[in-house]
Amino acid sequence: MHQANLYSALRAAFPADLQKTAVEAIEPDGQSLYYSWADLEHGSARMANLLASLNLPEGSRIAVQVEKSVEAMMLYLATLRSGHVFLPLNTAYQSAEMEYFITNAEPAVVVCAPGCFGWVSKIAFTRGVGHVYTLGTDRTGTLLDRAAHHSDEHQVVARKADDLAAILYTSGTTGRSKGAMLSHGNLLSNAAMLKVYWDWQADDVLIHALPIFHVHGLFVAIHGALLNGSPMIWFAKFEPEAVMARFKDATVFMGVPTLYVRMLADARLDRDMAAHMRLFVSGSAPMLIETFRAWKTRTGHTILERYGMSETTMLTSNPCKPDVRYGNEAERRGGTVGFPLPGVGVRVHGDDGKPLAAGEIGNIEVQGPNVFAGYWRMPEKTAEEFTHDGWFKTGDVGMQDARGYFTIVGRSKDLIISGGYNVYPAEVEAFINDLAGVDESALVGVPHPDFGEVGVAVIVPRKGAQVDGQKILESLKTRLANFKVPKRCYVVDSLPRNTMGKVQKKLLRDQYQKEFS
Ligand SMILES: Nc1ncnc2c1ncn2[C@@H]1O[C@H](COP(=O)(O)OP(=O)(O)OP(=O)(O)O)[C@@H](O)[C@H]1O
Repeated sequence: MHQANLYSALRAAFPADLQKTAVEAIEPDGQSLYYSWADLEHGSARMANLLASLNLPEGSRIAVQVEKSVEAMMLYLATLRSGHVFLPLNTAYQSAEMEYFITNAEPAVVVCAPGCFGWVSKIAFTRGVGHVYTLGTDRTGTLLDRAAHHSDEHQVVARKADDLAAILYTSGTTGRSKGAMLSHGNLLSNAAMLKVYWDWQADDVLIHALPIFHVHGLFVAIHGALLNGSPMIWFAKFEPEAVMARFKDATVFMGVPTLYVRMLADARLDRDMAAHMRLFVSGSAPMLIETFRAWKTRTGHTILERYGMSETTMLTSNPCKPDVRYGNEAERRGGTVGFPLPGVGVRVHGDDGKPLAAGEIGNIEVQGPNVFAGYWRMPEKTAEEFTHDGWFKTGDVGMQDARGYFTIVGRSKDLIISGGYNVYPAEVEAFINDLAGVDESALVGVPHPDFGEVGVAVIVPRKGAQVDGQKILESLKTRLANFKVPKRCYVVDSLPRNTMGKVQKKLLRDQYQKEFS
């Protein structure tokens, strides 16, 4: 299909009455600001016309490092409709990181927060970027000033399904950031399939409280709502109390596990509060089974956990309704990431490249219309990450059980090989988390003169609990094979996490690197 611009597909799903509310944005003072569907269409048209006026080459990168706002979402839509490539950047990135991304991606336009214009524009102009605009959270900045002079009518630029729509830099929890190139076809196929698999309803209302520089908030959440013509209640930042207060007006919530943990910490969370909700989705990082169970007990809702990544968008999901492919199975099972999504191939292979049987742990490999076109300007790296028969190696280690459910047990880079034996961090962490007084834990591998590598456990105690690292190790010795038992155990206040709630194991590994040298 020549006209495969993702924006056209989203636009086609807007309700007939464009004056209806598309986004209710909750301002910092708690007041609501309402954006209609017409506002999204016209606001993004103005920005698309501004981009068109710059006469950029087709497929130019538009790098965006701004705080979350509805206008920032419009800029994403404007980039799609003008046929350019959206490049969202985490607002936490500092100058060394921005220098890397700008040098690597060579954007034609950079949009940054007004307060960052000084240093960002310096980097950008030195690297030959032609245009630097600002966009503030309070609807200020040169981007909006300039866009205001442009027409609010814009003809969507035709794109083919394999034309690039976005580049998402992986956050680099396992190494240097790589730009995953996602096409209009990748994004649309995934969004259209999730609309069906998650059973989006005509009266759904999404609470959007995730950042929009990442696959979860930008693609899964925004595409989900727009492709269903569903309004969003939009929070620039996640505040448990404010978000929970709106459960009564919404039906769908998407979060990373830490958001659920924070809501559970509020004693007011109960069945009544969540009665109007239809679906709670979790992903981006593994959800502890305790969190899954506690949510069910407190709210009556079974969280739907799904699994995906920047390179592929969504891959597997627990069922939302009975899945005919798996004997009409409808159970959402905690600790698993569910079934392969329709149209997505997910398989488990051993290091020798051979398929593994149900229950055997190996490398998760995937294939489908959602799988990215490769890493930006890294053809060798891209080639390395695909198997000979064209499947993408996710770098995740896991298994599929006899009923078809997938479980992730870790990432291949986090796998610890101790004295020749494989230690899967997720397995050991699950045992540690079950011990009295433990809230959560992380197991990392560090160099060891005899074993090559050994596990070091880092443990966060429950509030008020006294936990002794030595005692933890002793209890593990009675439950686990010796090669799996960590050699040291440290008790800390919290684990280092990135903004998506992922534990940054690289930082922990660096910290304990010299333990045995
Ligand atoms: N439900 C889930 N359970 C367990 N892990 C998950 C789940 N959802 C996502 N993940 C993990 O997140 C990864 C994808 O995250 P993302 O694409 O943001 O990369 P990253 O971790 O931020 O960066 P990098 O790939 O550089 O480490 C998956 O490969 C998987 O390890």
